[in-house]
This record gives sequence, C-alpha cells and structure tokens, in this order.
Amino acid sequence: MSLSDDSRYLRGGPVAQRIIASVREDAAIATAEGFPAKLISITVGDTAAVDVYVRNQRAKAALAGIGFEERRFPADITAGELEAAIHGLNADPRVTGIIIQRPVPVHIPIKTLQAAVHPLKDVEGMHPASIGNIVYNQLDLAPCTAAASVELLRETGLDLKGLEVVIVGHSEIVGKPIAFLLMSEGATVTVCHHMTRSVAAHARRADALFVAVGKPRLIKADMVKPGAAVIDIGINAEIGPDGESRIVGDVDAESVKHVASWITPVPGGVGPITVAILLRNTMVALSRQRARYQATYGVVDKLAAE
Ligand SMILES: Nc1nc(=O)c2c([nH]1)NC[C@@H]1CN(c3ccc(C(=O)N[C@@H](CCC(=O)O)C(=O)O)cc3)C=[N+]21
Repeated sequence: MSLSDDSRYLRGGPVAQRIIASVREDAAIATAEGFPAKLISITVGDTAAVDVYVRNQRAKAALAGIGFEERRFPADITAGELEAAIHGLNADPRVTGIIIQRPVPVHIPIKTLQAAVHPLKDVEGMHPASIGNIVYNQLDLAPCTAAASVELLRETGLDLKGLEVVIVGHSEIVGKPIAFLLMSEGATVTVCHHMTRSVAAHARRADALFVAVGKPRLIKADMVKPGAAVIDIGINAEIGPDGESRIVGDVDAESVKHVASWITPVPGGVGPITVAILLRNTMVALSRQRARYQATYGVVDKLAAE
C-alpha cells in the first residue's frame, strides 16, 4: 500500500478544513455585526520555518475572512522598540490578535515580548496569564501547535481517559502545553526530555506518543508499542536524495508505520491544523474582547439611555 492512501496516516488537511469552515462562519457573523477580526503577525529577522508558517497564515486567514497583516522588523531592532510596537497594537481597537513568530534573535528576551501582548489579544496563549488557563482546565484558547496535536489524536477515536501518553520534548510552546491539555482530558501523561535516562523505555509504553524535539528520525520502530498512535510534531529541513530541500519530522515514518496503528505525515499532519487553530483562537479572542467591551461600556450605554 502506498504511503498516501494508507489509512494509518492521520492527515491534518480535512481537520483543518473543518475548523476553517467553522471559523469562516463566525468571522462572517462578527463582520456583519461590525466587529471584523484582524490578526497581526510580528516577525523579527529571517527564518525559513517562520516563512512557511506565515505564508500559510496569510492564505488561510484570507479563506476564513479574517484580516491579516505582517509586520517585519530587522534582526538588529531593540527589545524596547519591539515592546513599543506591541503596546501600539494593544491599544489599536482594530487589532484582534497579535502573534510573535518564534524564534526571535538571541538579544531579544522572548518572555518579555510575550508578556507585552495584552492577554485579550494573545492568540497564541503564550502570555503567562493565558498559559495559566490551561492549568485550570480552561481549554478554549491553547497554544496552537499543542492544540493541533491533540485534535489529531482525537481523530483516532481513542478514549483519552486513562490513556497512557508519552511526550518527547518539554518546550514551553509544545511539550508542556500538550501535557496540560491531555491531563485535563484524563490521560496519564509522561514527559521525556534531554535528561530522561531512557526515552525508548518510556516511549515503548505509550498508547499515544507525541514527539517534538527537532531531530529527524529520532523515533524508530523499536521505540513504539504495537498499535500505538504516533503524533509527529517535528519540522526539520533537510536535503533529500534529489538534492532538493524538504521537510521531515522527528519520526522515522518508514519503519514506524509497520508498528503503529496511526502516524501523522510531515508535512500534511499537525502543520495545517496549527494554522487553523490560530484562526480559531483569533475568533475566541474577538468574542472575549466583545464581552469585555459589553461589560465595561454596556452599563454606561444603559445608564445614558435611562
Ligand atoms: N510563535 C510561534 N508559534 C508557532 O507555532 C511557530 C512559530 N512561532 N515559529 C515557527 C514554527 C513552525 N510552525 C509551523 C506551523 C505550521 C506549518 C505548516 O502549515 N506546515 C504545513 C505546510 C508545509 C509547506 O507548505 O511546506 C504542513 O506541515 O503540511 C509549518 C510550520 C509554527 N511555528
């Protein structure tokens, strides 16, 4: 059976399309009510992985009926100048959401930038106040890649309650939020990282294995439990046998597909859903902003009318 039509492949495209269709309906209603959604992307310097992501954001935002603007800043900008730009966007009522594309140059502390975005405009869920929500089981706006990976696991139909999940990689933006999302769903979660003694020993116990470390083909067939679901979040650029640049994940799909019951292709797996979730988060941010506006000024309007 060929790779592409093998039913063990969990493909992200159809899931992304479903999410975008629903976002499109919400965005059309909000626009008709006078609240068009607008997403601002902030890029600092040049990175290939960011270019792919931003290109897809622009295309899918257009499909969904969400405004999209890219602000590019040179790599030698200061943190203070960037913060000032973010404060300007926070204050602009036409701006619904702000995403700061990672990575940023080393002289800029990403945490400071993340914290500068107003929590109501934080469409990535990476502000310390937003990421706290997922600890409290409030899951409607979670970091995009993490939420996308969990959506793809849902496609298996596996019951998440009590599921043995192992996550390889404990980054703030992927591994840690996946752990919290799945704990909220009742899964039993193990998180492995660079100090874990035997990643293989943990990985082999997993009913669902998530991998987000950025090492091509790290996960081989002998690290996977027969029948497991393997969610590959890696995005690594490498030169293929034809001399062309290509994207590969962290899982050795060729060997793992003979052991796992489900695996996610790269590209075409988690990536497309990540973009769709970003747009969904933008609509969640918009409704929170409208609710805040109503709570603040609705009272004033009512008093004025009396
Ligand atoms: N603040 C921040 N948040 C991120 O989530 C973030 C980031 N910065 N910086 C860059 C990485 C990378 N990333 C991608 C997401 C989707 C695709 C994507 O759409 N991939 C498609 C298309 C690939 C293609 O067109 O070649 C796929 O995998 O099928 C790619 C890359 C998010 N990241």
